[in-house]
Amino acid sequence: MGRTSMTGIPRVLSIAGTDPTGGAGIQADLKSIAANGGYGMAVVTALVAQNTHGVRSVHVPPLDFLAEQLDAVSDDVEIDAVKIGMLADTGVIGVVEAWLERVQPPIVVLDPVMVATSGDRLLDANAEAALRQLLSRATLVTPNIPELAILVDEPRALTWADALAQAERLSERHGVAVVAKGGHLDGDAVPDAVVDASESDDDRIREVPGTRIVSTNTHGTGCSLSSALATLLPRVGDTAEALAQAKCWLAESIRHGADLHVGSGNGPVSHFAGLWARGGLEARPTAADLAASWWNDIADIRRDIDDSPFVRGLAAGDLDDGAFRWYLAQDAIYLRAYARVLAEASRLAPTAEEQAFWATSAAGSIEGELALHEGWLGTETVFDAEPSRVTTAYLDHLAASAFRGDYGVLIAALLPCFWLYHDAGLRLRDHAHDSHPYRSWLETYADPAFTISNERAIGFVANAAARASDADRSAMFTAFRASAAHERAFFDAPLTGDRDARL
Ligand SMILES: Nc1ncnc2c1ncn2[C@@H]1O[C@H](COP(=O)(O)OP(=O)(O)OP(=O)(O)O)[C@@H](O)[C@H]1O
Ligand SMILES: Cc1ncc(CO)c(N)n1
Repeated sequence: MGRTSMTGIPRVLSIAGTDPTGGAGIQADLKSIAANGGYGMAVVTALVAQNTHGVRSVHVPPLDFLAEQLDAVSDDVEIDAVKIGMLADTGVIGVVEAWLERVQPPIVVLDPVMVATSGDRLLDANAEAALRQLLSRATLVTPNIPELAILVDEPRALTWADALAQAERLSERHGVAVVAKGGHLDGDAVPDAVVDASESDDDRIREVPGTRIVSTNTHGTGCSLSSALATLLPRVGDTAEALAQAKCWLAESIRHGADLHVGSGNGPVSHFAGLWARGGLEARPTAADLAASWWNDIADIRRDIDDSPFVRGLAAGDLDDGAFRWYLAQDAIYLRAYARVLAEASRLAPTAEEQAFWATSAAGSIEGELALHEGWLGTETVFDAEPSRVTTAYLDHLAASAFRGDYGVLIAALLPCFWLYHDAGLRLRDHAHDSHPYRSWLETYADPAFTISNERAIGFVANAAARASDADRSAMFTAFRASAAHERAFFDAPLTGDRDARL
């Protein structure tokens, strides 16, 4: 067995029979391949009417059609590993053998399926010799104890030592590595082992110990193990290591089989139980999708801001000068505190890039925007005002977001100040003309440098949201929308009773 390993997603083909209840055969194989990180493909050798109690009947499609399925895959797809399960009869074995001969897949795991867990035969008795013939084409063969006995033509092993000795003879005789499986032994131990007669003494038998899980959900464990091995081998390279990983995954899947409540006989294993438990069910929107949906989810606030008398007055140039100056004084108070919160985002930032961005924004909001305000109000009087109730509420929200210590929530709370101003700025710029009274203000927020800052801020927030858990993402959005609502109130305040409201 080659020890090279691939880094991509292994493309694994299962050639096997079906189980309409989904626990064994091709249905189990596809789940095992996916659960172990591979891309699963399937060629059906036989349609089996079976359930968790047993096999009712088997339909073997015409051999030509089997060959067509195999060719359809190999003519198009590069195959990294093949898992072979139920082969039904001599004709089927012949077609698969000829295809293997021609295509030469790099890894072939052969599960010599003869008898189902229920005791029903899945291989024509005349076909046993043909199946032995196929062994030398495999990289790895995975017989259970009864199948091992048939393949070496000896009585069934009663002890693990006997099973290993039979596996060694099988390996020697056919020049193939064998996985001996302890599932059919009595007792608490369920050892498996890679037995390879071509290896030197110490490496001939490499055992992976296991403890029996008390469960009737063992239907399809053989199918699941062999397809997991076919998926892991291209990546892991070492057969015993792949077996250890597959066995660990299978034990977890057997342990959760009963949760599925599938059938009243020997139920299936829960192939994705581990993935589900470790968060595999969470759908992850992209950063771009999140940015678009957050923007959409504050459409009502954006509309209110556009329609507010203050913004309309700014655009038309007929805004009351006193209201504008009052707004600027409040905004100066806001900007100094906002800059401190930006500095806190810099302190919490996980990357140097973000750390620098928020620190630069903190400096910019004092040096750039405040300078604009001083231009209007004069250096002496710019901080003379008392914060209004609306200003205080917004700053309290930002301070609370910072105090939580959660970087994602904090930068989500900071974002509307970039995004809403940039958005309004783009539309207000069109109203700026030489004699417009608020021209310098209108142009500040449509500045190309501000466009870049805004895009970077959106990117950092959206990426943090895409990485976050559902709960953390939802807390981020709540902080974002709250800030957007505070921005709306901030624009409303200069022309309403809030202007005079004090704490
Ligand atoms: N009760 C159990 N607890 C833990 N592991 C088990 C249990 N039963 C089977 N296994 C494991 O499942 C894998 C398949 O083993 P087994 O010998 O049962 O194969 P099989 O008979 O080919 O399976 P199938 O039920 O699909 O015919 C092995 O890795 C084995 O160790
Ligand atoms: C199709 C099919 N393959 C293998 C097994 C062995 O479990 C089964 N029950 N059904």
